[in-house]
Amino acid sequence: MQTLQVALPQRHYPIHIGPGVMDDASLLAPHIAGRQVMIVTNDAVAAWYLERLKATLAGYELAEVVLPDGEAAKTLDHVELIWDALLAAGFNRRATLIALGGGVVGDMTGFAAACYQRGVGFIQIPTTLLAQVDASVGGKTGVNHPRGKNMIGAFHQPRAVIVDTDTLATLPARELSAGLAEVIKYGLIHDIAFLDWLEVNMAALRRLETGPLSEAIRRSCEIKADIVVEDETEQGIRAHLNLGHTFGHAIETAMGYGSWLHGEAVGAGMVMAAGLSQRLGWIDEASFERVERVVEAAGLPRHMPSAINADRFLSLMHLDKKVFDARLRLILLKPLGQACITDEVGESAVRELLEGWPRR
Ligand SMILES: NC(=O)c1ccc[n+]([C@@H]2O[C@H](COP(=O)([O-])OP(=O)(O)OC[C@H]3O[C@@H](n4cnc5c(N)ncnc54)[C@H](O)[C@@H]3O)[C@@H](O)[C@H]2O)c1
Ligand SMILES: O=C(O)C(=O)C[C@@H](O)[C@H](O)[C@H](O)COP(=O)(O)O
Ligand SMILES: [Zn+2]
Repeated sequence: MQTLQVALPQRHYPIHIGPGVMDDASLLAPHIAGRQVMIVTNDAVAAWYLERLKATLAGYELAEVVLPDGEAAKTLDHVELIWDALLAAGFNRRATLIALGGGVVGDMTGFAAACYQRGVGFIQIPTTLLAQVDASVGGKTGVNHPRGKNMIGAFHQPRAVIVDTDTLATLPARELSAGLAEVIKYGLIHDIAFLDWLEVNMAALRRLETGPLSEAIRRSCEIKADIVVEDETEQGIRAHLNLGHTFGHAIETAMGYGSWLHGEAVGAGMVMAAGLSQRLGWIDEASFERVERVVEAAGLPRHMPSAINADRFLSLMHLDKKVFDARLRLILLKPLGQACITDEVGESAVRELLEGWPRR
């Protein structure tokens, strides 16, 4: 097992990474305030892991909420179900919520915890690669709105993150690829040596080889933790973690949540951001082609959906939470391996990119 710390100024919490860590009650116990524990999961993950986690938590006053699966279920209605269940169980301010699942379950559980009786503790047990390397760390919680992605939410940090790498054995290959998008993101924005390493190890990662997989998770969590510690509430550098997301969230919203996975939309969005960076002369053609190749090697799309025309795409991009004073603020590469945030890119340049971009 490896342990990292997210050392925020006011409080810090561990990320424990390793096989079987979900079965170790001693890793959970220090982060459970009272006796009341509610496990929040979805029907797909429950079938694999709920009984196992309940066995680890034997002795606590346990309750559970099993939500429907999928991005389309990341709604306020489903968070209300969690609050209903907490009240029905008589859970108080010392209750602890545990998110068992991917980023959808994690984001909703965190938001439910942020609001219940004005804030109770929660623990993340992420079971997708995407949630293990990104969504479970850093305290962004919330739900989608039909008009825009993650529009309702709060910052609420977990008490601990328990990354059981064994859970990836049951993850569908498409979901593994989606998680690799966020892993690639860390190389692109922050660590060119990690990008080099990913290019060499991509096939091994897709084969679920344990050594490379643990290293990819560890390094991703380390980079994310460092950025979150520097800028918890995204006043500055944390926005770099949004590379590809202004494009990606527009795709997810336009296509109806769930038809494109978040990681797929981010994969395509990162290639689009690289394309724009190249047009501005901030990265060269060879660097752009590296981004294309690594995204494709992860099994991710680089095209945009043919169903979205440039007008609709641009209007969805303007819903992005980084937009101020009606100006797009984009995360671009300058150079490869370093991100920058800019509001200097005119709408006409983005439109030109969108109009010329390969569609499918
Ligand atoms: N809070 C953050 O910082 C942050 C960061 C990145 C993404 N997100 C959010 O996370 C969400 C995407 O997360 P995701 O990719 O984990 O999607 P997800 O939560 O929908 O999980 C993907 C699929 O895998 C299934 N699954 C989960 N674990 C499994 C396992 N071990 N074995 C078999 N099946 C399993 C799920 O039931 C689901 O069908 C998006 O809503 C995105 O906005 C949040
Ligand atoms: O943690 C962050 O900060 C991120 O931006 C990580 C992203 O991968 C993640 O998808 C996040 O939920 C996007 O946040 P949003 O504020 O753009 O909705
Ligand atoms: Zn993301």
